[in-house]
Amino acid sequence: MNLILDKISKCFGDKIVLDDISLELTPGVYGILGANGSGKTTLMRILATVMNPSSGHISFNGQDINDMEHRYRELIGYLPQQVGLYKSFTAEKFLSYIAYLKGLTKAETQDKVTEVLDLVGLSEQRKEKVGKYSGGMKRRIGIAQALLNDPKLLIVDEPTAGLDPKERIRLRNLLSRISSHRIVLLSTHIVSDIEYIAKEVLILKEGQLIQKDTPQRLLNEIEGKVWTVQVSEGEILELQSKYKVVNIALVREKYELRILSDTRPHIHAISEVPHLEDLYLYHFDEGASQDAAVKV
Ligand SMILES: Nc1ncnc2c1ncn2[C@@H]1O[C@H](COP(=O)(O)OP(=O)(O)OP(=O)(O)O)[C@@H](O)[C@H]1O
Repeated sequence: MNLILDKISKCFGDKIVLDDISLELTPGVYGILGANGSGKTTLMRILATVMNPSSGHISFNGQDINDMEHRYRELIGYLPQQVGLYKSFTAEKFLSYIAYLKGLTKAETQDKVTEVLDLVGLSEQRKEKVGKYSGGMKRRIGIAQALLNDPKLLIVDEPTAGLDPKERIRLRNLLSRISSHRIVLLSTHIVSDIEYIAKEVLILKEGQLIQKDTPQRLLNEIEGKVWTVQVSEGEILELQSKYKVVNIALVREKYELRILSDTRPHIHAISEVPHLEDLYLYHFDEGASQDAAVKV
């Protein structure tokens, strides 16, 4: 199974929002990373057929999705950033209603609703009104509705925004679990959401796909470029003016700076194992030095 994007571009007026994106997706989780406005949502909306590209083609298993029409739509599950939930409906009723809209029969609906509620861990809360659900539960019911038609392509746009760490971990494990026989495309700003579950990471910058690779291979790219050094407060400003300082932590009355640099930034700097967050900041460094948080 594969989904191929061939030179996809999208313009709004004279603004190019997606610029010549070509890639192939196969089953597994793909994490799309990018700063605000880099085109993540636009790409997902195009794949979900909510929006047409300005140019380029998309094919699923060799067939142009425009020729497949509703057959392609039946293969998709889509969770947009904002999902409209019927707040006074119970989870069960909400999912049954969506199943009806997706064309499932009554008999199929009952089994499928039970199955997806179980999958997202909401079986016990099936009789509760979704309006009373926590943020994390709302996201999980959103994923459950997207799974009702057993999609081969699941598109989830920033599903972890606003969730606490426990719910984020729960959600990412859920997405990982269901990805063995489907393509899962997940957009986020939060690197740790995808660091452990993504088969490949796609980095979008100003509408261009600047990276697409396994997390490990991407990390190899910045091997030897991540450093830490302990300095006094007086040295911080100078290092910040010369290098990308991505973190500042107070450690035993010294300041430990995490620095991205091609060369050793300080005589006492120690080379560190890179994390995906370092790679992200390497590409989206605007303001990193100024924003580096002081952790005490
Ligand atoms: N319907 C539209 N008309 C005009 N411009 C648009 C439209 N939709 C998106 N844009 C612009 O396209 C660019 C990319 O937006 P998009 O929402 O795809 O980015 P994003 O990476 O998802 O951002 P975020 O992380 O903030 O959700 C932005 O500059 C946005 O203002």
